[in-house]
Amino acid sequence: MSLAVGRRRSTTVAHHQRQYSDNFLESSTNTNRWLQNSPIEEFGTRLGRNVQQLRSGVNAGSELDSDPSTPLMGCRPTSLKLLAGDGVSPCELSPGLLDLNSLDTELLPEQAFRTESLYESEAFLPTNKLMRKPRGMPENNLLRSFSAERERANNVAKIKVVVRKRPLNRKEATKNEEDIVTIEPGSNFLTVHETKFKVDLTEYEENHDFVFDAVLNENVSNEEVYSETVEPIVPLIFQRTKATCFAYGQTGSGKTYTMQPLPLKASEDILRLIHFDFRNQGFQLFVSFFEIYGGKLFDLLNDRRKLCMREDGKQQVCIVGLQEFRVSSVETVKELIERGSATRSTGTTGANEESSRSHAILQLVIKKSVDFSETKPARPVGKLSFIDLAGSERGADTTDNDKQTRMEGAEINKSLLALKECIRALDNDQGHIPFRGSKLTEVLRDSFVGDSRTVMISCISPSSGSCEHTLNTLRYADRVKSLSKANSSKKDVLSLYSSVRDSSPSPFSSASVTQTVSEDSGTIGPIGNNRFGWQKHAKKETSPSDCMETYPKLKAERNVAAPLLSSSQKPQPSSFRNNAECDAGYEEAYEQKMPAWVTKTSEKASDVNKWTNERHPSDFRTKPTHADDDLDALLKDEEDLVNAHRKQVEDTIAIVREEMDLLALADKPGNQLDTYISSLNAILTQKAAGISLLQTRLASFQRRLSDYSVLSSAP
Ligand SMILES: Nc1ncnc2c1ncn2[C@@H]1O[C@H](COP(=O)(O)OP(=O)(O)OP(=O)(O)O)[C@@H](O)[C@H]1O
Repeated sequence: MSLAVGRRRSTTVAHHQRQYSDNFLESSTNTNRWLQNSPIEEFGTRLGRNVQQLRSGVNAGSELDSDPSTPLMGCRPTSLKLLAGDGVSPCELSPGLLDLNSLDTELLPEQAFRTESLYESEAFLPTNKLMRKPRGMPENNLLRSFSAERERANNVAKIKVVVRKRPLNRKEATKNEEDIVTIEPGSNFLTVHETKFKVDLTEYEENHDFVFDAVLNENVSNEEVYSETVEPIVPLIFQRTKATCFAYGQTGSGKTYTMQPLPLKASEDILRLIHFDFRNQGFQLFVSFFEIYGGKLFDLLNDRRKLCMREDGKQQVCIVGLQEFRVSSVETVKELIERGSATRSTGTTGANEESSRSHAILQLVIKKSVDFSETKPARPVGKLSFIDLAGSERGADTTDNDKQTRMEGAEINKSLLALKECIRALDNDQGHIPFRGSKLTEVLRDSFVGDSRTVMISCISPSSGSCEHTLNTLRYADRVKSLSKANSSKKDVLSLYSSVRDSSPSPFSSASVTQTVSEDSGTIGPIGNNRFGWQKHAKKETSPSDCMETYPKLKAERNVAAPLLSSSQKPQPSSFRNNAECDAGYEEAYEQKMPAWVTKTSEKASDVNKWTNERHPSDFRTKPTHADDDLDALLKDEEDLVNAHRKQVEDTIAIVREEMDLLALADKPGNQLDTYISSLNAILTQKAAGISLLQTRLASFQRRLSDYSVLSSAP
């Protein structure tokens, strides 16, 4: 089969051949974007080297002799050769066909796995007859490698959020659209410079800062994207972890461009681990590829055969009828990915000539044969899913679209909203997570519960014309980020702070409490990468010194003209992200979160520093502990807290508006809107309750202040 395959629209949609990107300034004309323009090409050398390596592995060990289950290009899966001459088709052999009653729907039970688990192998290795020492690898190396894996597993955050900015494309450049996203090289924050107009039509710029686990600019290659995102989690899927990597972003922002190369690179690493590091341990790799289009599932490796999703007794999601292929070479994976991608549903939107109109899910499943024989089906150990989400659209963008495209947009937005709802529910630690809101969330369920890892890559366009979209994407990403392990640990520190603070009998206690936080943050240590290269971003956010440094640096970098703002337009001090984070203890003390994203205007650098200095926890230590100063500081904090929550309510209202805009596209707006609006109303009520609680506390502090004044003035 020719390598030059584009994605094509499903049978239910008019066919479009993807117009490969001559509209990109950097990209060369090509017919196959993801083989030529995409990282696969740049990855080619490495791939070739590894294929060679794997081939030499084949010769070294009989296990890798040609894999008869490997589908040949152009062959229908059903006509594939039988596996190992045992008369069983790959589909039959693979319990991964996800029969409802199949064992495949469960990962190996803890107990069963324990005897062979990588985690436990250190203890079991000398006595476990099943555990063979891999050739060419000294035992102590193996032990070291296992304990390193274990250590790494503990280090890798549960959710990692990475933002990738694409370059301006030709269309945007022709329209003289500006690049409004600045990313300081090597940093993990970005700024969106939004142009706004005052009532008198004077232009001014509003800057929005965001901090993520990693921020990748337009010069970053797909190879680097892989290293930053998926590479660290590959070893974990040998340890019973379910990992998911998904791309989110507006249509045309580069999701497919980013996602397509990742599975191939991951398979390469997985196969390397299977054939070398974990040699002769019975691990096998299986590939499946399906899409969710119009709320239905289709097998992209089996002629778009319709699939059913079911839940088994253990609430594991099973996809009945999904074809899985056992693979043992990177080339086979590549062929499968090409075949699936060519079958995927695409269409044209205003923003992207060949837009993905479906969510595509490619799964790499690691299985382990229980007794090292082919007689019993291998059992799943871990799973790595790649999800290329369809692009989000706003109602306003779809005016030119035909009915079909609008219907698709409605379905896509519905599932993205459901995803948002799940994230929100998880964010609020709600017992019930509405996974059933859409097929997409049902599939993603694994990613959020249990021993899982999730990497979200938010793709953004840099152009001024996409500013609103970009901000929405970044806000969405920020919400997901708040679920991360690192953030939870921050929460723990802060709740400790909260309890100490609340139980403090005297206003003076603020000084010592502040110190507690400061010490805590001190123990967190400097920003850096863990052994997997994952940035410990939350530590950055809670580090007061970072807060002091970051903003002026950013400001100096950007050097934007100071806009003229009226005092009413000036931001609340607490709306500065880093500074708010510095003082997050106060906000978090009440378990009311600050809006995850914050807005600031360029003119306020001096105020920021002033604000930072005023609120820096260490100030409470260094300043003389004058009681009135402390009380004033406390009162100010309380006032700021109230303001912060007011801002949060305003932000929530903004989200409601945005989501209503999305919902306006939905198929049956009536039902959904009612439910959704009531859930949003509940959120608003909750926020309002938070504000009133804070106002009560403020009043109480004021009373204490006046009591204290009376006492101190008494003779
Ligand atoms: N980082 C990048 N560098 C160069 N070109 C890019 C980059 N990201 C995206 N592109 C180009 O932008 C165009 C749109 O990208 P892509 O199809 O990946 O967007 P998408 O987000 O998947 O859109 P949709 O959601 O509509 O499917 C393609 O022509 C692609 O080659």
